[in-house]
Amino acid sequence: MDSLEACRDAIDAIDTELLALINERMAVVERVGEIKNKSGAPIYRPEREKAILQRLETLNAEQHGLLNAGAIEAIFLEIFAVARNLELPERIVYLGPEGTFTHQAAESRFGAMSEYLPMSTIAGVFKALESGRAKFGVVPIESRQDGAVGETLDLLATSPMKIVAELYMPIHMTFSTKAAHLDGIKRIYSKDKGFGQCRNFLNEHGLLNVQQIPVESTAKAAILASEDPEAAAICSHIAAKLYGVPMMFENIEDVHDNTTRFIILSDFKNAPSGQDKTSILAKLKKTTRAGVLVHFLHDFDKAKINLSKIESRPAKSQEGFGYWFFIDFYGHIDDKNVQKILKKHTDEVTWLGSYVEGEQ
Ligand SMILES: C=C(O[C@@H]1C=C(C(=O)O)C=C[C@H]1O)C(=O)O
Repeated sequence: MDSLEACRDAIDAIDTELLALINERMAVVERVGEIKNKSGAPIYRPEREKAILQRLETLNAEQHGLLNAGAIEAIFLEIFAVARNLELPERIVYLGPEGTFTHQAAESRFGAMSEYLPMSTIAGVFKALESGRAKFGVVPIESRQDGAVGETLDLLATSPMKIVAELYMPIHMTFSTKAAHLDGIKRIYSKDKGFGQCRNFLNEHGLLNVQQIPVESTAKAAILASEDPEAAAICSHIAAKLYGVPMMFENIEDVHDNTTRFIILSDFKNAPSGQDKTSILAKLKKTTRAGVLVHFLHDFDKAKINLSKIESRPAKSQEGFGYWFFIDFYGHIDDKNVQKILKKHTDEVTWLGSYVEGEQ
């Protein structure tokens, strides 16, 4: 195969086979969809998708394939997304508008075929899910640099929606503006976290005294900057491009491995995968009394359950100042040792979801 033409003929022949195989796969998927729809089982099965990817990555390594794990994931995540849409068309609601990092996170999991519905607030995402306007919701829950997204935690505490998946995404910010020079900038728009993540950049460029206007999202910031030549936006690459705001500086975040953790919300319970995390809300009684939290955590220690996170929030419904604890740990709600703890604290613990641990 030395000529370009011969190579292209070979590629065409392979693509013909690939197309037939993918269609064959989709026919099986349609059958899976029928079985699930009959029994009311959930269409999206993140733990099954994870197992497929792991099997293929091992196979690929054994065969010394040219693809790396990231490439296998990119190709197959798109196949899964198309497959799920064949089983049942999916609508995904996310913290918009178009071009937010959350949009990017949603697309990375649900692919190009799904229907997307942007909401301007995190509360709007929860409402759309609760009213059945969408099957899945995507919202940020914490950033490595800036900590928890309080609104998401507070809504999780009161909503019946559950976390069905998590994903980590690196966040890169741009400083985008229609102004020709920094001196011409009178205001900067971003999401509150956006300012927090780029403090050093703002300081180094003498911008700390320029008015900072927090808005609902970095994409909204890009829209506002596109309409105002005296404004700049701290926003994603995608938002700057989408709304036509020239990027003056890129990768302006203080910490270059800044990552945000997103969660996918829906209304079902995942089956255990063997690599799960579980999120709970513990409304411990009398938290100000010595030892209450320690005793609670001691139960996890005794059951050999590792925690991955604990976050306290002021309680919303208690008289006086109380605290709620959002706790993530390794394991699934159906695991015996987890059940034992949860049974002991039934009136204090709300289960928020068990899901395949995301890769960081
Ligand atoms: C086909 C299924 O449904 C979905 C699609 C998958 C696929 O394309 O392989 C895997 C898991 C599910 O998210 C299944 O559950 O097996």
